[in-house]
Amino acid sequence: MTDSVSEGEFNTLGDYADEHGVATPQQRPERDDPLSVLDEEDPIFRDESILRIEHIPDAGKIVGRNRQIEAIAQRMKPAQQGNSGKGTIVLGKSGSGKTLVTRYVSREVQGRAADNDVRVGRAVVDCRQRRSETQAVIDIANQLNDPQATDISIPLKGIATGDYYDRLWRIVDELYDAIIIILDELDRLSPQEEMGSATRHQDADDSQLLYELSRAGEMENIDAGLTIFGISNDLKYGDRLDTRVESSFAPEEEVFPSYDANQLRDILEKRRDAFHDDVLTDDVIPLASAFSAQDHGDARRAIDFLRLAGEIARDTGADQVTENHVRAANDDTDVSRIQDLIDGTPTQVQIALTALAALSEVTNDNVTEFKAGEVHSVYKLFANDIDAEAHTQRYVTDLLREYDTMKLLSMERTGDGYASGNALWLELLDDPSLILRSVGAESRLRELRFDAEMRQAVLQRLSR
Ligand SMILES: Nc1ncnc2c1ncn2[C@@H]1O[C@H](COP(=O)(O)OP(=O)(O)OP(=O)(O)O)[C@@H](O)[C@H]1O
Repeated sequence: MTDSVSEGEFNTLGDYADEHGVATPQQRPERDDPLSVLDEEDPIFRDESILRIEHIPDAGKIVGRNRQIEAIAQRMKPAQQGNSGKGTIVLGKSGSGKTLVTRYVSREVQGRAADNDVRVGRAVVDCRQRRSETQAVIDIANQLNDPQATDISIPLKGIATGDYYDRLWRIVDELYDAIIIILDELDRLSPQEEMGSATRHQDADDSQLLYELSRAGEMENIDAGLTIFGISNDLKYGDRLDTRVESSFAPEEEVFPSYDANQLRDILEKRRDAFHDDVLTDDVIPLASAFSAQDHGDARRAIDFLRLAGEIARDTGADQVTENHVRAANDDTDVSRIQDLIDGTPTQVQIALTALAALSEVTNDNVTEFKAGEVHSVYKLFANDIDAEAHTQRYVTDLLREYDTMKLLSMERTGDGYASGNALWLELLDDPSLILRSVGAESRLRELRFDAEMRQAVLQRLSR
């Protein structure tokens, strides 16, 4: 048995969370005139908007995507002459540059076409915010419409979906030689989990939308050229299109690989201008890119780190952004990620998760796998401490399985032939301290005793 108990002077889990808390160091002193902030130049950022997600960098600042830019330009090129392009689905993990590249190329096509007096219209729909076929069509129509020129109105409600399509096609024919429609996060229009089945139904909003849009081209409902792009994080999205859509939309897939640490570093270097000269210390960009490379090379996350680290530096009155600010930003995002996962789970689940995290923490990660019996024993200890009902071991492991805690822990049954026989083993997949901080930061478990005596008691529950 290990005999090390983690150090620290704290009485409750709430104290632990505060002490190990997100490293938002010392706040700056209060100002006599709080509005004086409006008259001052930002001490850290020269232009924070460069670090916003919607910011489209210049061509020279798009890193490692030449092949994808070329492929997408090929597909959109017919629009430049007022013709229809091929249907395309752009796939790749989050933050791999799908939206950026698609928007960037479509903007270029529109600009070059305009130079030759070809009128190209562009609509980019964020399907996460629309959530229905009708809402998406309304959005497309609004983006393409110029009510003064067409005299066509798009009411927010009150007309049938088919009428919205009719108005959309009238707008297109009046105003454009070709249109490019980009449906970002297309799978979110009818999320798989809400469909309740592995195979998509042809009435699902995304299928319906793709079908209606692509058929308009086929049926010659419009004279203008039509190019449709769908974007999704789900690499298998194409497999889920039903055959009816498959035949009218007939998309080709363009897959965006994730970035490696060097590419992420390059992406961040090219946004240095967001900061005043000499504000970023040397470690900041390498560390922010290393953290996000661990997380499937997400450029959005890398840029967020940099922005957050700058904000933490500014809010704490520092005049430079340092490695510590990046670590604080990393902590901050990790704790929020875990809080999102456990938010809304019953107290019983949180007690069980805390029991597993406490076991990992008090053994200083020397032991990582724990028997369900050991976890249950600590769970009972904790439940008693906060006057919650203590359930059976079976009930507790079922709860952990039922709630989506499986991203945080793994469960494996072994029949290893040792004296322990057939046992269920639990292992935490995240840093135990992060779980303890997330739970201790805001939940009923804040009051859980977590002093040296309790930590010793946890350690004694190890049955080996
Ligand atoms: N190659 C790149 N060079 C410069 N900046 C990039 C690059 N790729 C992505 N970015 C930036 O990273 C952020 C996320 O990129 P983008 O939104 O295009 O990702 P995505 O693949 O569409 O992700 P999601 O599917 O989550 O929307 C944006 O701010 C974008 O400008």
